[in-house]
This record gives sequence, structure tokens and C-alpha cells, in this order.
Amino acid sequence: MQDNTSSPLIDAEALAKLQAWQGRSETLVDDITAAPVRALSATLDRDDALPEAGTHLPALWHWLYFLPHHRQSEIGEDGHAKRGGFLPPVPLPRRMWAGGRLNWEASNPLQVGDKVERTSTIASVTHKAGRTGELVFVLVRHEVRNARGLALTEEHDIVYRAAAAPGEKAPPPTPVSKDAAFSREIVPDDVLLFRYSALTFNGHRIHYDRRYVTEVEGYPGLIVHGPLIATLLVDLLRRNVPGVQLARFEFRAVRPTFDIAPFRVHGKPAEGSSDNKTFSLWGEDADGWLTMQATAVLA
Ligand SMILES: C/C(=C\C(=O)SCCNC(=O)CCNC(=O)[C@H](O)C(C)(C)COP(=O)(O)OP(=O)(O)OC[C@H]1O[C@@H](n2cnc3c(N)ncnc32)[C@H](O)[C@@H]1OP(=O)(O)O)C(=O)O
Repeated sequence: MQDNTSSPLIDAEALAKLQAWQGRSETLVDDITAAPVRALSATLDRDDALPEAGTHLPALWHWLYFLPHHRQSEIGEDGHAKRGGFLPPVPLPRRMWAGGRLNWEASNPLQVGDKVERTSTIASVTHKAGRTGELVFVLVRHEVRNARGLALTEEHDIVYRAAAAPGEKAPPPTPVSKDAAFSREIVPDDVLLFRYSALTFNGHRIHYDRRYVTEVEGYPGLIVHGPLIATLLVDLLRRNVPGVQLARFEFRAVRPTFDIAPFRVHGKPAEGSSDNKTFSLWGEDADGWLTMQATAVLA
């Protein structure tokens, strides 16, 4: 555990400057094309029919669109865009995707062929003392619309951590529950990670640059993308409950997953879900620790 009693890296004045970003928004437009759908289907080892105009986009596959097309000269040391543009210039160097909450409009599924618009707003910037050290969370709220209106709202939690300290510990582990109704083992080799980074045009070095992730960020291996694990959780549900359409999905990444060993995704009907519409989904690393917990509610 790090010493949380030392003076914080971010004081009240620095936090107030970051909070000046709250309320900022940007709007991007895109087309839901078939090629990325076909490529993700292959990456997830699925046996889908070829996508065509009108094919419904599976839940979370909208992350294949609205990609961050920053110029090369705008890229920072970690491979993401330099901070201080749309996202506030948080001075903690280690960025992670911490979680999210998504709601789909059942009557308006995103489809191949849709022209789409996404409006993103910085909803909050908060400073917390975590068990692993100082944390800054940036909450980004997205609204995705097509020609028929609102299709999806999403809250995305981005977390920033202080630089790695000597002897730093991983987040405290939580054992996974052993009562899964369905499970799948995933081999997170660097080809899988590379393909997902390429599909999402994500330059974040923690997913492909082993020297950077071990020597600069202090992790033991390449880090599996949080959105990829979330996508694998929903994919597990689709494999076991055919025809599912999601109304809501929420997830939290509680411990990083590294490419150095296979991991598992699990699911079961949620306790107390009498209509079988709510499912618990979770990720487990090779040591048996919980890495991601999620809840999916069917439409
Ligand atoms: C793509 C992409 C990047 C990635 O995909 S990175 C890989 C995916 N993400 C991860 O692997 C993150 C794994 N999680 C962690 O490493 C830890 O959970 C984390 C975020 C470092 C926090 O650990 P702590 O033990 O220090 O935190 P505490 O449990 O003590 O909680 C302190 C407060 O923070 C809130 N909180 C904790 N975790 C989360 C979370 N995942 N989402 C939202 N909020 C979280 C917690 O509730 C506490 O808040 P209080 O108000 O109660 O104080 C790319 O960059 O593109």
C-alpha cells in the first residue's frame, strides 16, 4: 500500500483548474460501416453472418466508431492524445478505463448503414484517495444519435493514477464467486491486444509496448483493454443466451488483467432476477482474482 498520508500531488487549486473542464463538450459524426463489424467478429472468434446494411450492432460494438483521429504530432508519451484538449490536463501519468454505464433505446438499435453523431460532455472531475494511492476520475457522458433519434447514452469513467512507486502493490484482490452458469477462457496474446487496439485506433502504449508498460508504468505485462474485457463479457452472454438485446450494462474494472496468462469470463442470472432479465458477469485472472464486475439487463 502506498503512503496516502504524504501531501497530495493535486491540491485544491490544481483540482479547481481541472474542474474548469466540467461542462465542455464535443460532437463527432461517423458512419456505422460493415468492415469493423466483420473484423471484431473475427477477433472474438465468432461465427457471425457477414454484416450488411440493417445488421444490428451488438452491444458495445459502437466502440468501433467515433475513433480518436488525432494527428501524430498531438500524441503524448502514453500514446493517447496529449491532455488539455477535450480531456483535462490531469497531471497523474497513468490512465486507465475504470468502468461505465450504458443504456440503449430498445426501439432504436444502431445498425450498419446508420449515420451517427456522438456528443460527449465532461460531466465531472473528482479527486479520491484510493487504496492504491491518489486517483483522479474524469466522467465523460456520451449521447449517440442516428437519423431516428437517441440510440444510446453512456457514462465512461476514466481514472488517472500517480506514477509507479518502488514496491507498489496491485489493487487489493477479491476472490471470484465460483457459481458461474457459463464461462469461457481467453488467451490474451499480444496479437489479440494488437487487433483490438487497431480496431479502436487506440494508441495507448500499455496495450502493445512491453518496454513502456513494464519500465515506465511499472506493470508486469501488457494490459488487456477494459473495453475488450467488457465486450467479451457481453459476448459470453450472447453465446449462452441467443438473441439477447441489452437495455443496460454497467461494469467496473477493479484489477488490471495482463497478457502473461489466460483469463476467464463468467456469467450467471443475477440473484433475485425472477424474470431472468438481469445477469451478473465477471472477469477472473489466472490467480483467481476478480478483475471486472458487470451487470447486464435485457430489453
Ligand atoms: C482502453 C484504455 C485503457 C484500459 O483499458 S486500462 C485497463 C482496464 N482498466 C483496469 O484494468 C483498471 C483496474 N482497476 C484498478 O486498477 C483499480 O480498481 C483502480 C482504478 C486503480 C482503483 O483502485 P483502488 O484500490 O485505489 O481504489 P479503491 O477501491 O480504494 O476506491 C477509491 C475510490 O475510487 C472509486 N473507484 C475505484 N475503482 C473504480 C472504478 N473502476 N470505477 C469507478 N470508481 C472506482 C471507489 O468507489 C472509491 O470511491 P469513494 O467515493 O468510495 O471514495 C484506454 O485508456 O483507452
